[in-house]
Amino acid sequence: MLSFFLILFINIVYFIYQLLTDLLQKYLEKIKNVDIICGVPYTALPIATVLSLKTNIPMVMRRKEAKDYGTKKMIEGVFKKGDNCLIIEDVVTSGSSILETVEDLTAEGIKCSDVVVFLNREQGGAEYLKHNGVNMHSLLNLTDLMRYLKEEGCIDEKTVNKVSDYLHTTQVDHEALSKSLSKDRLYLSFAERAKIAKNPIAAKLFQIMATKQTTLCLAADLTDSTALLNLAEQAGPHICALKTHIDIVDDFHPNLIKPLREIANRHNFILFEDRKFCDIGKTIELQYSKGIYKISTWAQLVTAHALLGKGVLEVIKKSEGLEKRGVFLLAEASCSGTLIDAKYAKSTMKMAEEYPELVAGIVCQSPMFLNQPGLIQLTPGVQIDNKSDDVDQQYNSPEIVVTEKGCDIAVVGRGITKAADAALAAEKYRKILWDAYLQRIKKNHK
Ligand SMILES: O=c1ccn([C@@H]2O[C@H](COP(=O)(O)O)[C@@H](O)[C@H]2O)c(=O)[nH]1
Repeated sequence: MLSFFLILFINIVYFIYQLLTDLLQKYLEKIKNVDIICGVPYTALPIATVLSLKTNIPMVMRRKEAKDYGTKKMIEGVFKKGDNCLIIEDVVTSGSSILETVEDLTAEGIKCSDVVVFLNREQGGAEYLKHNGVNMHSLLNLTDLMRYLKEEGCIDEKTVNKVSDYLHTTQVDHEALSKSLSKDRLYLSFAERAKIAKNPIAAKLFQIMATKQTTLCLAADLTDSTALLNLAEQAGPHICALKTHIDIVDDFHPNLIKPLREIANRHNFILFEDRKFCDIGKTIELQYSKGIYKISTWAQLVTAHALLGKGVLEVIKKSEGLEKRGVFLLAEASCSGTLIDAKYAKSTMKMAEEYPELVAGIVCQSPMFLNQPGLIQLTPGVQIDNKSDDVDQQYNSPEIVVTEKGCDIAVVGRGITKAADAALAAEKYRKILWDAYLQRIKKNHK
Protein backbone atom coordinates (compact mmCIF):
# COMPACT_ATOMS: atom_id res chain seq x y z
CA MET A 1 0.00 0.00 0.00
CA LEU A 2 2.73 2.41 1.08
CA SER A 3 4.83 1.70 -1.99
CA PHE A 4 1.76 2.28 -4.14
CA PHE A 5 1.35 5.76 -2.64
CA LEU A 6 5.05 6.47 -2.94
CA ILE A 7 5.06 5.52 -6.60
CA LEU A 8 1.89 7.52 -7.14
CA PHE A 9 3.38 10.48 -5.29
CA ILE A 10 6.61 10.34 -7.26
CA ASN A 11 4.59 10.12 -10.46
CA ILE A 12 2.57 13.18 -9.43
CA VAL A 13 5.74 15.10 -8.59
CA TYR A 14 7.22 14.14 -11.93
CA PHE A 15 4.01 15.11 -13.72
CA ILE A 16 4.02 18.50 -12.01
CA TYR A 17 7.68 18.86 -12.92
CA GLN A 18 6.90 18.25 -16.60
CA LEU A 19 4.17 20.86 -16.53
CA LEU A 20 6.31 23.33 -14.69
CA THR A 21 9.32 22.85 -16.94
CA ASP A 22 7.54 24.63 -19.80
CA LEU A 23 6.63 27.51 -17.58
CA LEU A 24 10.10 27.60 -16.10
CA GLN A 25 11.71 27.50 -19.52
CA LYS A 26 9.69 30.54 -20.61
CA TYR A 27 10.58 32.24 -17.37
CA LEU A 28 14.30 31.43 -17.67
CA GLU A 29 14.34 32.81 -21.20
CA LYS A 30 12.97 36.11 -19.87
CA ILE A 31 15.15 36.29 -16.79
CA LYS A 32 18.46 34.68 -17.53
CA ASN A 33 20.18 34.96 -14.21
CA VAL A 34 18.54 32.49 -11.85
CA ASP A 35 21.39 31.31 -9.62
CA ILE A 36 19.46 29.14 -7.19
CA ILE A 37 16.04 27.57 -6.62
CA CYS A 38 14.22 27.35 -3.30
CA GLY A 39 11.00 25.44 -2.58
CA VAL A 40 8.58 26.83 0.02
CA PRO A 41 8.55 24.26 2.85
CA TYR A 42 7.30 21.63 2.88
CA THR A 43 5.09 20.45 -0.01
CA ALA A 44 6.98 22.33 -2.72
CA LEU A 45 10.30 20.75 -1.70
CA PRO A 46 10.04 17.61 -3.90
CA ILE A 47 8.95 19.76 -6.87
CA ALA A 48 11.90 22.13 -6.35
CA THR A 49 14.25 19.13 -5.98
CA VAL A 50 13.16 17.61 -9.29
CA LEU A 51 13.36 21.01 -11.01
CA SER A 52 16.83 21.56 -9.65
CA LEU A 53 18.01 18.13 -10.85
CA LYS A 54 16.49 18.58 -14.28
CA THR A 55 17.61 22.17 -14.87
CA ASN A 56 20.98 21.90 -13.15
CA ILE A 57 20.21 25.00 -11.13
CA PRO A 58 21.40 24.46 -7.54
CA MET A 59 18.78 24.30 -4.83
CA VAL A 60 18.85 25.78 -1.33
CA MET A 61 16.53 24.64 1.41
CA ARG A 62 14.69 26.83 3.88
CA ARG A 63 14.14 25.41 7.34
CA LYS A 64 10.99 26.33 9.22
CA GLU A 65 12.89 26.22 12.51
CA ALA A 66 16.63 26.42 12.97
CA LYS A 67 18.24 23.25 14.39
CA ASP A 68 19.54 23.50 17.95
CA TYR A 69 22.83 21.92 16.90
CA GLY A 70 25.17 22.20 13.92
CA THR A 71 25.04 25.26 11.67
CA LYS A 72 21.72 26.59 13.09
CA LYS A 73 21.10 28.21 9.71
CA MET A 74 17.61 28.87 8.33
CA ILE A 75 18.83 28.53 4.74
CA GLU A 76 20.86 25.41 3.95
CA GLY A 77 22.85 24.86 0.77
CA VAL A 78 25.53 26.55 -1.29
CA PHE A 79 24.86 30.17 -2.13
CA LYS A 80 26.48 33.58 -2.02
CA LYS A 81 25.22 37.03 -1.17
CA GLY A 82 23.57 38.67 -4.18
CA ASP A 83 22.46 35.35 -5.76
CA ASN A 84 19.11 35.54 -7.56
CA CYS A 85 16.73 32.93 -6.23
CA LEU A 86 13.65 31.59 -7.97
CA ILE A 87 11.05 30.43 -5.47
CA ILE A 88 8.90 27.38 -6.15
CA GLU A 89 5.49 26.84 -4.56
CA ASP A 90 2.72 24.32 -5.16
CA VAL A 91 -0.47 26.20 -4.19
CA VAL A 92 -0.94 29.89 -3.40
CA THR A 93 -3.78 31.31 -1.31
CA SER A 94 -2.67 34.48 0.46
CA GLY A 95 1.03 34.26 -0.49
CA SER A 96 2.13 34.66 3.12
CA SER A 97 4.23 31.43 3.21
CA ILE A 98 6.06 32.65 0.12
CA LEU A 99 6.75 35.98 1.81
CA GLU A 100 8.11 34.19 4.90
CA THR A 101 10.51 32.31 2.62
CA VAL A 102 11.47 35.57 0.88
CA GLU A 103 12.15 37.10 4.29
CA ASP A 104 14.56 34.33 5.34
CA LEU A 105 16.34 34.32 1.98
CA THR A 106 16.63 38.11 1.97
CA ALA A 107 18.12 37.96 5.47
CA GLU A 108 20.97 35.94 3.92
CA GLY A 109 21.51 38.57 1.22
CA ILE A 110 19.77 36.48 -1.48
CA LYS A 111 17.59 38.36 -3.99
CA CYS A 112 14.06 37.07 -4.61
CA SER A 113 11.74 38.74 -7.09
CA ASP A 114 9.85 35.85 -8.67
CA VAL A 115 7.93 32.74 -7.72
CA VAL A 116 6.80 29.90 -9.97
CA VAL A 117 3.58 28.33 -8.75
CA PHE A 118 1.67 25.23 -9.72
CA LEU A 119 -1.83 26.38 -8.68
CA ASN A 120 -3.12 29.89 -8.01
CA ARG A 121 -6.29 29.70 -5.95
CA GLU A 122 -7.13 33.26 -7.09
CA GLN A 123 -7.85 34.57 -3.62
CA GLY A 124 -5.71 37.66 -3.95
CA GLY A 125 -2.31 35.99 -3.35
CA ALA A 126 -0.82 37.22 -6.64
CA GLU A 127 -1.81 40.83 -5.87
CA TYR A 128 -0.56 40.57 -2.32
CA LEU A 129 2.80 39.22 -3.54
CA LYS A 130 3.02 41.95 -6.18
CA HIS A 131 2.33 44.52 -3.48
CA ASN A 132 5.35 43.07 -1.62
CA GLY A 133 7.64 43.11 -4.66
CA VAL A 134 7.30 39.46 -5.76
CA ASN A 135 6.01 38.48 -9.23
CA MET A 136 3.98 35.33 -9.39
CA HIS A 137 3.98 33.00 -12.44
CA SER A 138 1.35 30.28 -12.17
CA LEU A 139 0.76 27.21 -14.26
CA LEU A 140 -2.91 26.84 -13.40
CA ASN A 141 -5.55 28.89 -11.69
CA LEU A 142 -8.57 27.53 -9.87
CA THR A 143 -11.09 28.83 -12.46
CA ASP A 144 -9.25 26.97 -15.25
CA LEU A 145 -9.05 23.87 -13.11
CA MET A 146 -12.80 23.98 -12.49
CA ARG A 147 -13.42 24.40 -16.22
CA TYR A 148 -11.23 21.37 -17.11
CA LEU A 149 -12.89 19.26 -14.43
CA LYS A 150 -16.35 20.21 -15.69
CA GLU A 151 -15.39 19.52 -19.32
CA GLU A 152 -14.13 16.10 -18.24
CA GLY A 153 -17.44 15.46 -16.46
CA CYS A 154 -15.79 15.24 -13.04
CA ILE A 155 -17.88 18.03 -11.52
CA ASP A 156 -21.19 19.71 -12.37
CA GLU A 157 -22.14 23.34 -13.02
CA LYS A 158 -23.46 23.70 -9.44
CA THR A 159 -20.04 22.85 -7.98
CA VAL A 160 -18.30 25.26 -10.36
CA ASN A 161 -20.63 28.07 -9.23
CA LYS A 162 -20.18 27.14 -5.59
CA VAL A 163 -16.38 27.34 -5.93
CA SER A 164 -16.64 30.60 -7.85
CA ASP A 165 -18.88 32.13 -5.12
CA TYR A 166 -16.46 30.91 -2.50
CA LEU A 167 -13.54 32.58 -4.27
CA HIS A 168 -15.42 35.87 -4.46
CA THR A 169 -16.32 35.88 -0.80
CA THR A 170 -12.93 34.79 0.53
CA GLN A 171 -10.65 37.30 -1.15
CA VAL A 172 -7.60 38.19 0.90
CA ASP A 173 -7.91 41.56 2.61
CA HIS A 174 -4.47 42.97 1.74
CA GLU A 175 -4.44 45.72 4.27
CA ALA A 176 -5.54 43.53 7.18
CA LEU A 177 -3.13 40.81 6.08
CA SER A 178 -0.17 43.20 5.79
CA LYS A 179 -0.90 44.34 9.30
CA SER A 180 -1.47 40.96 10.88
CA LEU A 181 1.42 39.39 8.99
CA SER A 182 3.71 42.23 9.88
CA LYS A 183 5.94 40.53 12.33
CA ASP A 184 7.15 43.79 13.71
CA ARG A 185 5.55 44.06 17.13
CA LEU A 186 6.22 47.81 17.21
CA TYR A 187 3.73 48.11 14.33
CA LEU A 188 0.85 46.43 16.16
CA SER A 189 -1.45 47.68 18.90
CA PHE A 190 -1.68 45.85 22.22
CA ALA A 191 -5.28 44.90 21.43
CA GLU A 192 -4.08 43.21 18.23
CA ARG A 193 -1.21 41.52 20.04
CA ALA A 194 -3.60 40.15 22.69
CA LYS A 195 -5.04 37.95 19.92
CA ILE A 196 -1.60 36.72 18.86
CA ALA A 197 -0.12 35.93 22.30
CA LYS A 198 0.13 32.20 22.94
CA ASN A 199 0.64 32.48 26.71
CA PRO A 200 -2.73 33.21 28.36
CA ILE A 201 -1.26 35.60 30.95
CA ALA A 202 0.51 37.58 28.20
CA ALA A 203 -2.83 37.77 26.36
CA LYS A 204 -4.55 38.97 29.54
CA LEU A 205 -1.78 41.50 30.18
CA PHE A 206 -2.14 42.90 26.64
CA GLN A 207 -5.89 43.26 27.22
CA ILE A 208 -5.35 45.03 30.53
CA MET A 209 -2.79 47.34 28.87
CA ALA A 210 -5.21 48.19 26.08
CA THR A 211 -8.25 48.75 28.30
CA LYS A 212 -6.54 50.53 31.20
CA GLN A 213 -4.20 52.38 28.82
CA THR A 214 -1.18 51.56 30.90
CA THR A 215 2.15 49.88 30.24
CA LEU A 216 3.44 50.53 33.72
CA CYS A 217 4.68 47.70 35.92
CA LEU A 218 5.35 48.89 39.44
CA ALA A 219 8.40 47.38 41.16
CA ALA A 220 6.97 47.38 44.68
CA ASP A 221 10.29 46.81 46.42
CA LEU A 222 9.09 47.58 49.95
CA THR A 223 10.03 45.67 53.10
CA ASP A 224 6.87 46.28 55.12
CA SER A 225 3.70 44.38 54.26
CA THR A 226 1.28 47.20 55.22
CA ALA A 227 3.25 49.67 53.12
CA LEU A 228 3.18 47.17 50.26
CA LEU A 229 -0.62 46.86 50.43
CA ASN A 230 -1.02 50.65 50.65
CA LEU A 231 1.20 51.14 47.63
CA ALA A 232 -0.72 48.51 45.64
CA GLU A 233 -3.97 50.27 46.54
CA GLN A 234 -2.70 53.74 45.56
CA ALA A 235 -0.92 52.77 42.35
CA GLY A 236 -3.49 50.07 41.38
CA PRO A 237 -5.57 52.22 38.98
CA HIS A 238 -2.45 53.21 37.00
CA ILE A 239 -0.60 49.90 36.55
CA CYS A 240 -0.93 46.70 34.52
CA ALA A 241 1.30 44.63 36.82
CA LEU A 242 2.71 44.79 40.34
CA LYS A 243 6.16 43.25 40.56
CA THR A 244 7.33 41.99 43.94
CA HIS A 245 10.47 40.62 45.54
CA ILE A 246 8.40 38.86 48.16
CA ASP A 247 11.48 37.64 50.10
CA ILE A 248 12.41 41.23 51.08
CA VAL A 249 9.20 41.73 53.10
CA ASP A 250 10.43 41.70 56.72
CA ASP A 251 7.07 40.84 58.25
CA PHE A 252 5.90 38.47 55.52
CA HIS A 253 3.03 36.20 56.54
CA PRO A 254 1.03 34.06 54.12
CA ASN A 255 -2.00 36.19 55.12
CA LEU A 256 -0.53 39.02 53.03
CA ILE A 257 -1.45 37.24 49.82
CA LYS A 258 -5.24 37.35 50.19
CA PRO A 259 -5.57 41.17 50.41
CA LEU A 260 -2.90 41.58 47.75
CA ARG A 261 -4.91 39.39 45.39
CA GLU A 262 -8.07 41.26 46.28
CA ILE A 263 -6.46 44.61 45.38
CA ALA A 264 -5.08 43.13 42.15
CA ASN A 265 -8.54 41.82 41.16
CA ARG A 266 -10.29 45.07 42.04
CA HIS A 267 -7.84 47.27 40.11
CA ASN A 268 -7.32 44.69 37.37
CA PHE A 269 -3.56 44.18 37.42
CA ILE A 270 -1.33 41.10 37.37
CA LEU A 271 0.75 39.87 40.33
CA PHE A 272 4.30 39.27 39.21
CA GLU A 273 7.04 37.78 41.42
CA ASP A 274 10.50 38.74 40.20
CA ARG A 275 12.08 35.55 41.62
CA LYS A 276 14.68 35.20 38.82
CA PHE A 277 14.76 31.41 39.21
CA CYS A 278 18.17 29.96 38.38
CA ASP A 279 18.89 26.42 39.57
CA ILE A 280 18.37 22.80 38.60
CA GLY A 281 14.75 21.99 37.80
CA LYS A 282 14.12 19.98 40.98
CA THR A 283 15.21 22.85 43.24
CA ILE A 284 13.15 25.36 41.29
CA GLU A 285 10.14 23.08 41.62
CA LEU A 286 10.49 23.41 45.42
CA GLN A 287 11.30 27.14 45.36
CA TYR A 288 8.26 27.75 43.19
CA SER A 289 5.66 25.82 45.19
CA LYS A 290 6.99 25.24 48.71
CA GLY A 291 8.39 27.25 51.62
CA ILE A 292 6.52 30.17 53.16
CA TYR A 293 5.98 32.09 49.91
CA LYS A 294 4.30 29.37 47.79
CA ILE A 295 4.86 31.57 44.75
CA SER A 296 3.03 29.21 42.38
CA THR A 297 -0.26 29.76 44.23
CA TRP A 298 -0.52 33.51 43.69
CA ALA A 299 2.04 34.91 41.22
CA GLN A 300 0.59 34.81 37.72
CA LEU A 301 3.98 35.79 36.35
CA VAL A 302 7.52 35.01 37.46
CA THR A 303 10.97 35.77 36.09
CA ALA A 304 13.63 33.16 35.36
CA HIS A 305 17.16 32.90 34.00
CA ALA A 306 17.85 30.62 31.04
CA LEU A 307 21.42 30.03 32.31
CA LEU A 308 20.87 26.51 33.64
CA GLY A 309 18.75 25.36 30.74
CA LYS A 310 15.16 24.31 30.12
CA GLY A 311 14.57 22.66 33.51
CA VAL A 312 13.06 25.86 34.89
CA LEU A 313 10.42 26.04 32.17
CA GLU A 314 9.70 22.32 32.38
CA VAL A 315 8.95 22.40 36.12
CA ILE A 316 6.83 25.55 35.94
CA LYS A 317 4.88 24.05 33.05
CA LYS A 318 4.43 20.81 35.02
CA SER A 319 3.15 22.54 38.14
CA GLU A 320 0.56 24.58 36.25
CA GLY A 321 -2.95 23.71 37.39
CA LEU A 322 -6.17 25.15 36.08
CA GLU A 323 -4.83 28.65 36.63
CA LYS A 324 -2.40 29.47 33.86
CA ARG A 325 1.01 31.01 34.54
CA GLY A 326 3.57 32.95 32.54
CA VAL A 327 7.34 33.31 32.64
CA PHE A 328 9.56 36.22 31.65
CA LEU A 329 13.06 35.09 30.73
CA LEU A 330 15.88 37.50 31.45
CA ALA A 331 17.92 38.13 28.30
CA GLU A 332 19.56 41.46 29.13
CA ALA A 333 20.11 43.34 32.39
CA SER A 334 19.81 47.02 33.18
CA CYS A 335 22.78 47.18 35.55
CA SER A 336 26.35 48.08 34.65
CA GLY A 337 28.91 45.28 34.66
CA THR A 338 26.48 42.53 33.67
CA LEU A 339 28.16 39.38 32.34
CA ILE A 340 25.26 38.71 29.96
CA ASP A 341 26.41 39.04 26.34
CA ALA A 342 24.69 38.99 22.94
CA LYS A 343 25.25 35.25 22.47
CA TYR A 344 23.58 34.48 25.79
CA ALA A 345 20.67 36.80 24.96
CA LYS A 346 20.19 34.98 21.64
CA SER A 347 20.21 31.57 23.33
CA THR A 348 17.64 32.84 25.84
CA MET A 349 15.40 33.92 22.95
CA LYS A 350 15.77 30.48 21.42
CA MET A 351 14.69 28.84 24.65
CA ALA A 352 11.68 31.18 24.85
CA GLU A 353 10.63 30.16 21.34
CA GLU A 354 10.52 26.52 22.41
CA TYR A 355 7.89 27.27 25.08
CA PRO A 356 5.44 29.64 23.37
CA GLU A 357 2.56 28.62 25.65
CA LEU A 358 4.50 29.35 28.83
CA VAL A 359 6.82 32.25 28.05
CA ALA A 360 4.97 35.56 28.27
CA GLY A 361 7.93 37.71 27.35
CA ILE A 362 11.52 38.74 27.73
CA VAL A 363 13.22 41.06 30.19
CA CYS A 364 15.59 43.10 28.07
CA GLN A 365 16.92 46.54 27.26
CA SER A 366 16.79 46.56 23.46
CA PRO A 367 14.25 45.72 20.72
CA MET A 368 15.35 42.09 20.47
CA PHE A 369 12.41 40.12 19.07
CA LEU A 370 10.56 42.43 16.72
CA ASN A 371 9.16 39.54 14.73
CA GLN A 372 7.34 37.92 17.65
CA PRO A 373 4.42 40.20 18.48
CA GLY A 374 2.91 37.69 20.92
CA LEU A 375 5.82 38.16 23.32
CA ILE A 376 6.13 41.15 25.64
CA GLN A 377 9.30 43.17 26.13
CA LEU A 378 9.63 44.08 29.80
CA THR A 379 12.21 46.76 30.46
CA PRO A 380 13.45 47.72 33.93
CA GLY A 381 15.84 50.59 34.64
CA VAL A 382 13.33 53.37 33.96
CA GLN A 383 13.30 56.70 35.76
CA ILE A 384 12.59 60.33 34.95
CA ASP A 385 14.90 62.05 37.39
CA ASN A 386 18.05 59.91 37.61
CA LYS A 387 20.49 58.24 35.23
CA SER A 388 21.76 55.76 37.86
CA ASP A 389 21.53 54.80 41.54
CA ASP A 390 24.45 54.60 43.98
CA VAL A 391 25.23 50.95 43.15
CA ASP A 392 24.97 49.61 39.59
CA GLN A 393 21.48 50.41 38.33
CA GLN A 394 21.27 52.42 35.09
CA TYR A 395 18.16 54.33 34.03
CA ASN A 396 16.68 55.47 30.76
CA SER A 397 13.76 57.87 30.50
CA PRO A 398 10.26 56.43 29.89
CA GLU A 399 10.06 58.05 26.42
CA ILE A 400 13.41 56.60 25.31
CA VAL A 401 12.68 53.03 26.45
CA VAL A 402 9.43 52.99 24.49
CA THR A 403 10.38 54.86 21.32
CA GLU A 404 14.00 53.72 20.98
CA LYS A 405 14.50 50.56 23.05
CA GLY A 406 11.40 48.60 22.05
CA CYS A 407 9.91 48.43 25.55
CA ASP A 408 6.29 47.27 25.83
CA ILE A 409 6.01 47.28 29.63
CA ALA A 410 8.28 49.53 31.68
CA VAL A 411 9.29 48.53 35.19
CA VAL A 412 9.47 51.52 37.50
CA GLY A 413 10.47 51.10 41.14
CA ARG A 414 12.05 53.91 43.09
CA GLY A 415 10.79 56.52 40.64
CA ILE A 416 7.40 55.82 42.24
CA THR A 417 8.10 54.24 45.65
CA LYS A 418 10.35 57.14 46.71
CA ALA A 419 8.00 59.85 45.42
CA ALA A 420 6.10 61.98 47.94
CA ASP A 421 2.81 60.88 46.36
CA ALA A 422 3.04 57.39 44.85
CA ALA A 423 -0.38 57.58 43.15
CA LEU A 424 0.52 60.87 41.46
CA ALA A 425 3.93 59.56 40.40
CA ALA A 426 2.39 56.34 39.04
CA GLU A 427 -0.13 58.33 37.00
CA LYS A 428 2.67 60.56 35.68
CA TYR A 429 4.74 57.54 34.52
CA ARG A 430 1.63 55.85 33.09
CA LYS A 431 0.79 58.88 30.97
CA ILE A 432 4.32 59.45 29.64
CA LEU A 433 4.68 55.76 28.78
CA TRP A 434 1.26 55.56 27.13
CA ASP A 435 1.80 58.70 25.06
CA ALA A 436 5.16 57.33 23.91
CA TYR A 437 3.46 54.05 22.89
CA LEU A 438 0.81 55.97 20.92
CA GLN A 439 3.55 57.97 19.23
CA ARG A 440 5.40 54.73 18.36
CA ILE A 441 2.29 53.13 16.86
CA LYS A 442 1.49 56.29 14.88
CA LYS A 443 5.03 56.57 13.57
CA ASN A 444 5.03 52.95 12.47
CA HIS A 445 1.66 53.24 10.75
CA LYS A 446 2.80 56.12 8.51
O1 LIG B 1 17.81 43.90 34.55
C1 LIG B 1 17.05 44.08 35.51
C2 LIG B 1 16.13 43.13 35.92
C3 LIG B 1 15.30 43.42 36.96
N1 LIG B 1 15.34 44.60 37.60
C4 LIG B 1 14.36 44.83 38.70
O2 LIG B 1 13.56 45.97 38.39
C5 LIG B 1 13.36 46.79 39.53
C6 LIG B 1 13.96 48.14 39.25
O3 LIG B 1 13.76 48.99 40.33
P1 LIG B 1 14.19 50.55 40.30
O4 LIG B 1 13.92 51.02 41.70
O5 LIG B 1 13.33 51.21 39.28
O6 LIG B 1 15.64 50.61 39.97
C7 LIG B 1 14.00 46.05 40.69
O7 LIG B 1 12.98 45.30 41.31
C8 LIG B 1 15.01 45.11 40.05
O8 LIG B 1 15.16 43.91 40.75
C9 LIG B 1 16.24 45.54 37.20
O9 LIG B 1 16.32 46.63 37.76
N2 LIG B 1 17.07 45.26 36.17
